[in-house]
Amino acid sequence: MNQSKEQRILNFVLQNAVRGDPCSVLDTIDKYCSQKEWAMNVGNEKGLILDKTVEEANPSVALELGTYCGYSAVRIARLLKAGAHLLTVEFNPEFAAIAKQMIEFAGVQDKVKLLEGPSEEIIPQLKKKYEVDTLDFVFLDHWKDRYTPDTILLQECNLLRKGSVLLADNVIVPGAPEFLNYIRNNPHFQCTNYPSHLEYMKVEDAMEKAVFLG
Ligand SMILES: O=C(NCCCCc1cc2ccncc2s1)c1cc(-c2ccc(F)cc2)cc(O)c1O
Ligand SMILES: [Mg+2]
Repeated sequence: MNQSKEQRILNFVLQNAVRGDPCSVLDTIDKYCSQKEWAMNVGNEKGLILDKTVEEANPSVALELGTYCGYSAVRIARLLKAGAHLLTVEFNPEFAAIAKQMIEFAGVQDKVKLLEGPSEEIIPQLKKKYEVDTLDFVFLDHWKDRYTPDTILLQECNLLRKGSVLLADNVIVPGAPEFLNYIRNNPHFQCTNYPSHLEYMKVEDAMEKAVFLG
């Protein structure tokens, strides 16, 4: 039975990237997805915005919603200090299996915990089951209509603290208009918009940063 696009991306990495070298994995995925098959990785242009936001936050505990092939999990994990870790949530078992192999090949598996399931089930388990106190950084890159309910859920579960940084992908394409309206009109968040482009395309997109004020 023929391979999935995600399997083809992983195979291209296994054959062309340098094992244990996260940057080589990222460059190889970007090469494949810009030249052969488009895929919804955050990509290198928005990836640089992600890098700067992670470096500024310097998180001890980070959460990612929407793992996909593991591109942004590798991107985030490579920047984490000793002892820091990333929890990444994927609900699609095929994607999770690909991401697990991608994360291991990049050599960042000791910093990443991949959780399989829908965000609305996983988020309420983070404190007790996954021993999280509060989250220093959250990357939202899953269903765009889950950005708002999951941001509310994070607050209800007391997972945010003064200074927690949220970064949302795709606020223009596919778009998250309801999230932008919610977060920009919420006095508990300080928002910043970062115009960019859709991964591997000349289409406008943007990322939105929201710092929780407590
Ligand atoms: O849908 C996107 N990303 C979410 C996939 C949904 C995966 C989920 C993960 C998860 C985990 C936990 N709970 C629930 C969920 S649901 C997405 C789509 C495009 C795009 C842009 C232009 C196009 F023409 C076509 C697609 C670009 C992007 O950067 C994306 O991130
Ligand atoms: Mg995205």
